[in-house]
Amino acid sequence: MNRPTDPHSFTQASSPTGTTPGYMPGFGNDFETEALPGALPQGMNSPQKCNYGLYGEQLSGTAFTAESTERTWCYRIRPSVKHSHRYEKIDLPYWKSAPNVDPDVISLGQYRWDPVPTTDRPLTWLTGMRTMTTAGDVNTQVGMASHIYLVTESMVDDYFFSADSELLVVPQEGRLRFATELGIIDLEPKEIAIIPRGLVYRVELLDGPARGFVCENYGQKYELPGRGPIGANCMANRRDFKTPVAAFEDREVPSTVTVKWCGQFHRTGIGQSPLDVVAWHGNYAPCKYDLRDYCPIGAILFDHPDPSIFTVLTAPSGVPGTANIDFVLFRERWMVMEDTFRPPWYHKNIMSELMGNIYGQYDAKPQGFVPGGMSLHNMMLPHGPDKNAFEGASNADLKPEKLDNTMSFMFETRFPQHLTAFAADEAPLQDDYIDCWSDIDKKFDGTPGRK
Ligand SMILES: O=C(O)Cc1cc(O)ccc1O
Ligand SMILES: [Fe+2]
Repeated sequence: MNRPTDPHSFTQASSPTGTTPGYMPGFGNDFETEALPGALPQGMNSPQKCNYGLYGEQLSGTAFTAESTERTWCYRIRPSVKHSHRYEKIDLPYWKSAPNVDPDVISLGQYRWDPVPTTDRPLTWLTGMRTMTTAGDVNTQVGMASHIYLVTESMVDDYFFSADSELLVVPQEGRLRFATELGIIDLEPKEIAIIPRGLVYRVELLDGPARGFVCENYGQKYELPGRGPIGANCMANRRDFKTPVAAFEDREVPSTVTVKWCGQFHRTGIGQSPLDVVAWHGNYAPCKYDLRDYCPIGAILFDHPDPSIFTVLTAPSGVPGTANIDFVLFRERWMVMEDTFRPPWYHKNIMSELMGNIYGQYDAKPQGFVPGGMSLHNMMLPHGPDKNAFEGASNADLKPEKLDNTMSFMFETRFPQHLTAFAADEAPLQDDYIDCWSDIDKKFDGTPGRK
């Protein structure tokens, strides 16, 4: 394993929290941060000459005239265009983009996978990305892909950006460092990160091999869901999101930049590290969030509400309330509902549900859905508690009970998800998954009364 860069080798802005790397609190704020004093122009964006001989450059994450605009002004040692030479197409055969409908693969069904085993093979963030499902169309900026990553090697003098997507990263094992143009994010299990479309970065391992999940969002950016009658607090609170302070390196070494663009990958060589943004201001930036900060709201008398109450982030699709992607978190919480079947109910959903287990046991599937594992309950296909969960919950003594040691999530999309050949043939698919419902017995015998 290559050693991660010492964050002290970057010149970093001071941080309000005094940590290294440093972060600024807030979600979608207008941040400003400078790693050298006076590097950030005040009162304007484009002075005739910038301090320190920096170049001003705007990174636009929304259309110039969007209803709510997001952009960041970067002051950097060289403009990005100096970072792009002629591109050569390269193959990353395991990183697929929608549309990717393989005629030999059936996606209609209920699927569950054991964790994809970690490996000794050298795999970076790019070569270790394994697409499980795709939905929508990357060319029209609609839909998503779900991936698992296996990382055993840091990227060295090798950088990446996705023009196709913003990435939501959900680590499950191992710690990663995202050294980005706008600063450094260190990420570990129980945290998530959002890496915006177009942002250049490299990913380094902080310790042993890393595994986790990624939701690649081709559409509109993630935002916090409206809380409705819940009010101004709970669920994910804005201040708990952390955006890195400016950090740059001035290293002139032969390097490569890989770009994901309309589902294809291209690579170019450059003569320096592109992480040379000395100061920036704006509201288009990467961030991380500790899932332990998520404050769940739930039923406190009876019944089991829709899982939308556990939405951490939502990426709109253009149809109000019908998300391109909802990121939903099932974490530790108290179950107190009276006279209620407490686990998820049996259901069919127009939205497609891709789930992953970060740690512990999920209440609807006490066996078989293990940490690092995934499941897919695709559009309108029935699912719900397995036989054991049903019997347990319908006969339980309904005292207040803490669901402890549990953290699973769902990438829920309005679009059907198509399995990749990797998900169908190479990943450890559980062939017997649907048997978990097969011995659910008939209790109806024509006589009234609860059974
Ligand atoms: O299917 C699942 O396990 C996810 C889920 C959880 C829940 O509490 C309600 C509905 C739902 O789809
Ligand atoms: Fe479901």
